[in-house]
Amino acid sequence: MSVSPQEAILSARGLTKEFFGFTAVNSVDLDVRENTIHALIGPNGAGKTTVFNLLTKFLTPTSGTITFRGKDITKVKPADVARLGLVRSFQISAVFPHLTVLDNVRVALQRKAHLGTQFWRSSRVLHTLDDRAHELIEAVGLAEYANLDAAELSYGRKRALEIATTLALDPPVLLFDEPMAGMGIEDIGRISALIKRIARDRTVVMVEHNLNVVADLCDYVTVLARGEILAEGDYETVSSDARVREAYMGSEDD
Ligand SMILES: Nc1ncnc2c1ncn2[C@@H]1O[C@H](COP(=O)(O)OP(=O)(O)OP(=O)(O)O)[C@@H](O)[C@H]1O
Repeated sequence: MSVSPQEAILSARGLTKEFFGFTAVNSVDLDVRENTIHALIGPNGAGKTTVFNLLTKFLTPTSGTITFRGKDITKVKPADVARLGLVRSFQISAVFPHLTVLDNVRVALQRKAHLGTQFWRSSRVLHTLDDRAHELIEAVGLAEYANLDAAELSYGRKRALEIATTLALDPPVLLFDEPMAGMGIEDIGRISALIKRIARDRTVVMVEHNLNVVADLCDYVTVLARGEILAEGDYETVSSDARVREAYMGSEDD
């Protein structure tokens, strides 16, 4: 299954990043289709995080282009990309530890109000801030913790709170860098279910090491190795590819 550029909400062409002469990402072409969960996988040092940082504009490519909804965003700043609706999650510091879960989500909703009106979806405009905050907290399974300080939450629930604060921005495209890192099985199950739910009407791009999670969640997988695309397709296709198996051999962390 290949993705035609017309169907793609987010695309890269010839994406290349060199660090002091070392090519970490080499001429990567990527098409992320709308309303799918798209994984970037690959052995250690494959270039996944670099691609992620390029797509979210935290790094500037040495060459190549990135388009979002047909608009060239290669030179657009991260904050402006977020305003367009391409938002990365999991910056733990974005959660205020000494505010309650509810107040953290309220702050995020207020932040969104400052970002301008284009994020608002018409059906949601009618909600008051508090109604919307409770709705988001419920959606990420934190209703019974609404009045607890964020600092008191378990690691997995803190991440669920981060998802809630990211969802408060209502972005059509969400990017996660290793959302399950450091989590136990129970949290992985909860966050997987949550990502599945939020991806019903959004696009999700995630770097993920846990291949069980990728198999369970992702519609499409891009495998990187040594900065280049090694294979693409659904999980079944890429996991049975001999080149992919070979690339993972000797990389025991993966
Ligand atoms: N800022 C940097 N300066 C120099 N080299 C870098 C920099 N960032 C990444 N690299 C190198 O680029 C290559 C790709 O790194 P990257 O972190 O993107 O890989 P990854 O697939 O995310 O790996 P991992 O699974 O280990 O997180 C690695 O060889 C890394 O050492």
